[in-house]
Amino acid sequence: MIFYLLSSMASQKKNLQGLVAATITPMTEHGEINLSVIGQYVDYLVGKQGVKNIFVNGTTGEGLSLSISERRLLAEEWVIKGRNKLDQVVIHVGALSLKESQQLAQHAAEIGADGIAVIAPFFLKPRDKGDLIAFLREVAAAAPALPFYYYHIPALTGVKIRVEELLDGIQEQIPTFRGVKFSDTDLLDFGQCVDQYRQRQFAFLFGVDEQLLSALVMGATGAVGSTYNYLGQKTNQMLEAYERKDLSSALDHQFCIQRFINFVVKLGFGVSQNKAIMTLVSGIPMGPPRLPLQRASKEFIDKAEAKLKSLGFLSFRDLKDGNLETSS
Ligand SMILES: CC(=O)N[C@H](C=O)[C@@H](O)[C@H](O)[C@H](O)CO
Ligand SMILES: CC(=O)C(=O)O
Repeated sequence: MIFYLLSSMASQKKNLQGLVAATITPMTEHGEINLSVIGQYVDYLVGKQGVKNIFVNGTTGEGLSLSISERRLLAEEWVIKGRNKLDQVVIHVGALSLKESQQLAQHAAEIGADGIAVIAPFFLKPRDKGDLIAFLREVAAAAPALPFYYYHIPALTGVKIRVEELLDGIQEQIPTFRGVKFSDTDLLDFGQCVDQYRQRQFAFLFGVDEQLLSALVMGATGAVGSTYNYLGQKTNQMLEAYERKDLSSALDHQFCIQRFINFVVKLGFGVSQNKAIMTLVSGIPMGPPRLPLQRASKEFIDKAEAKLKSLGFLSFRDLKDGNLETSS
């Protein structure tokens, strides 16, 4: 009985859908988290990018490089500043320690987040589906009223258990399970998740921004990604074109996004570079990344800026604040 009550509570809010920006964690020049720009950041996402959902403390947010107390402070600030502005705030609570993950899950519930997500523990790893489900179940149980999402990112965790296999029977083990954030290029696995489990109304959130159109064709119900911080508007145009079945425009938008991502990938693209690009495009200072990551180079920033301009992602007006970061 309690089970049904709790899982129906978890489904009150409408499904997570559309674009979800994986938030960057702003830092000061001294490498401390910088909560002071989060209000501005929310307004920027909603007003300039048309993005109304966020995924906090994930890969892009350097979540695993932060202390537990920093993660709590950030989660709280995002929830507070997002109130009445954002549709949903999902907090990534994955950690190597089950205890820490549970504490973060409970905290997310206390502050009124809309959902939690968890990656597979990646140092001492689950050997198989059973191990992974057992871990995820214990985390989810610490926040029994919150929608729970599994965050699949095998290239970073090294845990390659197929999601299609994981979803088989998952709601019996994890009653709050609501979907998956799928950050991998295996469209066979992704497609089979949709094919076999869509009647359960799960959220199938794709996480490879440069390939989103292919995932939409496979049935993605939304997308979580780093580039929606600054290419959200363009990606929304692609979603709208797809929605009205104008595949040729949707493809033009996807190719335009690919031209940018392909360009930066060739220069070396990661969390640091993403931080620098967001500073450039939004004018909000994201600051440096935390070690072991190093700041993006001046050369990278200059080249990315020229490319953004040539593709029309950066207008003269956007540059007026010019918070350009340089390498030290
Ligand atoms: C590894 C990684 O950070 N993946 C992000 C989300 O999962 C994506 O948003 C990528 O940053 C993006 O697709 C560019 O490759
Ligand atoms: C991209 C993404 O979802 C993350 O940064 O966690």
